[in-house]
Amino acid sequence: MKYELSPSILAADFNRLGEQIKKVEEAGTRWLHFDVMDGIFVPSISFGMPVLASLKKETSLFMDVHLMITDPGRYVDTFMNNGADMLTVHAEACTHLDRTIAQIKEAGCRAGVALNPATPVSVLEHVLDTVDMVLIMTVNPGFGGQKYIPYCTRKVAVLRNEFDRRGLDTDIQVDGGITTDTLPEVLKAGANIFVAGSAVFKGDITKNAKELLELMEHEA
Ligand SMILES: O=C(CO)[C@@H](O)[C@H](O)COP(=O)(O)O
Ligand SMILES: [Fe+2]
Repeated sequence: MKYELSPSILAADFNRLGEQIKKVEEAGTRWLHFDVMDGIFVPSISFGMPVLASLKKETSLFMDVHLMITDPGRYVDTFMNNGADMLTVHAEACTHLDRTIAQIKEAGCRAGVALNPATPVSVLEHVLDTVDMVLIMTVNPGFGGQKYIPYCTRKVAVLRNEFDRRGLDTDIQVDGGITTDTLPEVLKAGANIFVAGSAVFKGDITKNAKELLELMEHEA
């Protein structure tokens, strides 16, 4: 199983975005998490295609795009053409989840499906074999800097068991409140892709990213 840290730029200083991304890349990360919020599916509004396109020109990091938007199928091709490598949509935001997953894969992107904390893993029963990654939200989506919701660890364990039962080693991503304190527990439960915003970009970015990477490799 491969392990990745995906720093969320939502917590970055946008005045120094390029410089801060360079720091996480030099620290050894390979992924970058890009949170898109539409003010409808979640209360806040973040950033979109032009920002993604301009980052893509400057970095070779794997662009992990988390779409917190209603009816994300409308934007699959646009995000893909602007540099997304992975497109993760919320099950709760898709009227036709099966169709949207197929659309992402046909566009040539890796397909992820996200679940809010209160949504049970069982809603994915019939599509689990078709996705490249499941994102278990460990906070309610919409804002950075929130506290990890402890019951989500159990959801990760249930999902990892189900993948094992099916003979799949599909990626499980966790997002929200991931720190040096919460990462070991959720890694043991079966997560292998860790999104971290505040824990990377607040304070000494190089030191933060290295600490999380070392912990991830040590616990794996
Ligand atoms: O998707 C989201 C929030 O909705 C995240 O990706 C946050 O950006 C994570 O921030 P921290 O909880 O790590 O500060
Ligand atoms: Fe996210």
